[in-house]
Amino acid sequence: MLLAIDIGNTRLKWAQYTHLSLGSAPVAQGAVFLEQIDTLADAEWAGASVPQTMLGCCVASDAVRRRTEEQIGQLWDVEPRWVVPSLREAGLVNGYDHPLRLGSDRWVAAIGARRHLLARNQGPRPLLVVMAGTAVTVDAVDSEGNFLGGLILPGHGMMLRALEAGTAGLRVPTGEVSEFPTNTSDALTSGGTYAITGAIERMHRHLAQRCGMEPLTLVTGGAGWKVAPALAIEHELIDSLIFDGLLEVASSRGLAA
Ligand SMILES: Nc1ncnc2c1ncn2[C@@H]1O[C@H](COP(=O)(O)OP(=O)(O)O)[C@@H](O)[C@H]1O
Ligand SMILES: CC(C)(COP(=O)(O)O)[C@@H](O)C(=O)NCCC(=O)O
Ligand SMILES: [K+]
Repeated sequence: MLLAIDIGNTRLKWAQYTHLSLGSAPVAQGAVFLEQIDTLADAEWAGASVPQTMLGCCVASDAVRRRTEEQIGQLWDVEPRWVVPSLREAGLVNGYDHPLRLGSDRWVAAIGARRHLLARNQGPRPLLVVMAGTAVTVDAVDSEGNFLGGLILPGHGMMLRALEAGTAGLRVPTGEVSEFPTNTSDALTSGGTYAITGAIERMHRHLAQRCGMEPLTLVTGGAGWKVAPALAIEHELIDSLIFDGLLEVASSRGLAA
């Protein structure tokens, strides 16, 4: 049994697998807000199977990671392993100036995306990997598996909170996305949504120009479903991208499920 964990800046997501192959469904899964991490052993994990292996990625603080390890240690005798981005792993080459400084969630999601691409057997193609979580990341991978670089921008919630905090007149309810917003709520909601989809479409253009081929665009993250409807390029929503990447890393490292 493999326990896979993805700790973002808002929520910890976890899943348990008995097989590492792509498409194998988790036997159990869940998510908690970071404030609730200390309840995992007594609540969500109380009835879970004993994991033989644990592999995760964490972009939250060291304190959050330690508290997670404490919860694991309360229940199981398993060594916590966290993916640290390296120069190359599972067929991907890290083009970041300082490879270690790339967010491990971005690295793992790109590995998961590459795995999806290769599983389709449709030949080489660049990849655009979009993660809409607390922040939004838009990452480019070329047809050979080189991570070329990517964008980081605030997530929708963070944009709205920044606007609310920095102005007197922008404290309004959530609105609708529209092309020509005629009220403050719609103007804010549409502004945030199009800031995100505009950045994605821009990176799509950069990558298509760089590689001479349209990339396969994969969207993931807790807010992916909100971004997708306004995205004007062809794309697919794959909620499990980080877990697919963790399974691929586990498999390429010869870890047991
Ligand atoms: N039920 C939900 N609970 C929490 N966040 C949600 C939910 N539905 C959508 N979201 C959106 O997803 C974002 C968090 O996504 P997530 O992938 O968990 O982020 P992170 O990986 O940064 O922790 C929130 O900022 C919010 O916009
Ligand atoms: C960009 C991020 C904050 C995204 O975090 P998330 O929205 O998934 O919580 C995270 O990947 C991170 O801290 N990255 C390190 C810096 C970098 O990737 O350049
Ligand atoms: K994340």
